Amino acid sequence: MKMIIDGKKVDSVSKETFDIIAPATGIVVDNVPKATAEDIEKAVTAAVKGQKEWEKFSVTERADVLYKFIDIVELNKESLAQTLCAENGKPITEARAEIGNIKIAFRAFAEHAKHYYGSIIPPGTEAGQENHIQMVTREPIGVVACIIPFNFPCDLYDQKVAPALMMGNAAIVLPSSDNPLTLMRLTEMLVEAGVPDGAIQCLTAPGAVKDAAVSDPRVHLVTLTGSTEVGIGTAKIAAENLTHTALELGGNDAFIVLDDGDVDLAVDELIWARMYNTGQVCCASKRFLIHNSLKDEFAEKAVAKIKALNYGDPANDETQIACLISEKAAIKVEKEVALTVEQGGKIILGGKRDGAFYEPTVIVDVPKTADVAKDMEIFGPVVPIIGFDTDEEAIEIANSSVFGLSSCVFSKDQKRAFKVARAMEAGGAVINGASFFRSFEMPFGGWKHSGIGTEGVMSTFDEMTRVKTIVLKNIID
Ligand SMILES: NC(=O)c1ccc[n+]([C@@H]2O[C@H](COP(=O)([O-])OP(=O)(O)OC[C@H]3O[C@@H](n4cnc5c(N)ncnc54)[C@H](O)[C@@H]3O)[C@@H](O)[C@H]2O)c1
Ligand SMILES: O=C[C@H](O)CS(=O)(=O)O
Repeated sequence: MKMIIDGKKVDSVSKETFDIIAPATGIVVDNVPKATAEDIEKAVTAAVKGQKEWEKFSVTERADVLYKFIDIVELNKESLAQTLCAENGKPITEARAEIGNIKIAFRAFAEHAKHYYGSIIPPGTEAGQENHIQMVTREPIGVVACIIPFNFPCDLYDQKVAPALMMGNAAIVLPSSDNPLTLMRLTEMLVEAGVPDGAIQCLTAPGAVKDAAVSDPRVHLVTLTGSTEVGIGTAKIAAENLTHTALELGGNDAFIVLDDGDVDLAVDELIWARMYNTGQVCCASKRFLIHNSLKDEFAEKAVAKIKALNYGDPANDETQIACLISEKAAIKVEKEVALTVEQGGKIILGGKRDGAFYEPTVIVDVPKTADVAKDMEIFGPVVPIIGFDTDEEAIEIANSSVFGLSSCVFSKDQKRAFKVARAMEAGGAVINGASFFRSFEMPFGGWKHSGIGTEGVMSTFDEMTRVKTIVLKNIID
């Protein structure tokens, strides 16, 4: 496939390409241009021009273009899902669900934009200001670089591109080099729907080359979802130009079951929490803190439920757990599990790797001092179980992490659960459900090393606009 720069399908100036490999089979799905800093420079130049054109569209005209895009996506939804499944290795049912989300998210941002009003500070609300009206408006921020991770490329495209465009900005999409194909196709569809040249672009640049967009002073916002390490590096570069950043980063969410928690419900939720997308979810529950009186029952029931899942070929309609994004990612998980075992854990299910496939794994007796109990984010289908005795101890373990993305607690006593939820140092806390809860509407974002800012229909427009106050001086006699 080709990149989209200034409305055209193009190669890299270097003419170099790289292969996109299906992780399940090792087969090359396609190849894409290897963008250079010069390509990014061209894209930013086109974005500056395209943004000026696009901001002239009224909000309803922009919404109409996005609705046309949704129609094109719907006509192509099965082939988009097949591309996503192949390049990502996620089960086809999950790929279909992610493509299905595009219309939900794009509609929501389009409709909310129509009701995203400014405000007026009336005359006389402050002594000495009786004759003036102050109009507080929201203006496009300008050029937005959208850096997207591999795990939910379409959901995160929705979270970034729809609000960027609805606010009259130009969006430069920089997908993960592991799986850019679906996003390249979506970008082609936005161009076909009528987004002007330069206002939506997609470049396939290796990680470090993306810094050329971050450091370009003509880029006004970098919205990045990815690892904490990359997020911090990006924030440092952006600081040179005081470029705005919105950072949605890694997590190691605690899943707490108190001594009165419903174990069957918790085990049901664990499947969603830890096995969806083969464990590659930012707000997956990644540390299972189970009261010592329940941990054996929890482990036993978890093993039974996980064993019943269909594990294998992502293209098969029956598959529930498939491979990781690459063999490299699976080797990383293998090493992290080995470290957890070295630190005291015992594997009671799984623990084996085959290429990019890593078996769903349950590890018991993990001490609260182990790396996985604190700051080691395992991005795969691994359930480390850590015991505790009191609510206070569970909270202490949960908060001992540098991360603070989301969290959850199970208890039949709502007041007790609410107290624990409030004590979590995290951007979210779910009561009697997994930490993996992300609607498009809610503001989603992490505390501590899990990020800066929030994303969602309720909050992204604030990040993607600049405030301007227009004063009608002495308009009132
Ligand atoms: N908080 C959230 O909303 C959220 C959502 C999804 C994933 N994540 C996190 O993302 C991570 C997994 O995704 P990943 O492996 O794709 O992350 P990653 O950090 O390796 O890559 C994310 C994106 O950043 C790009 N990148 C890499 N180096 C860069 C650099 N030097 N400058 C600019 N961009 C660069 C990558 O090419 C990719 O597009 C996990 O830590 C996960 O928790 C967070
Ligand atoms: O990986 C974390 C993502 O935020 C999940 S979602 O696709 O946005 O819900």
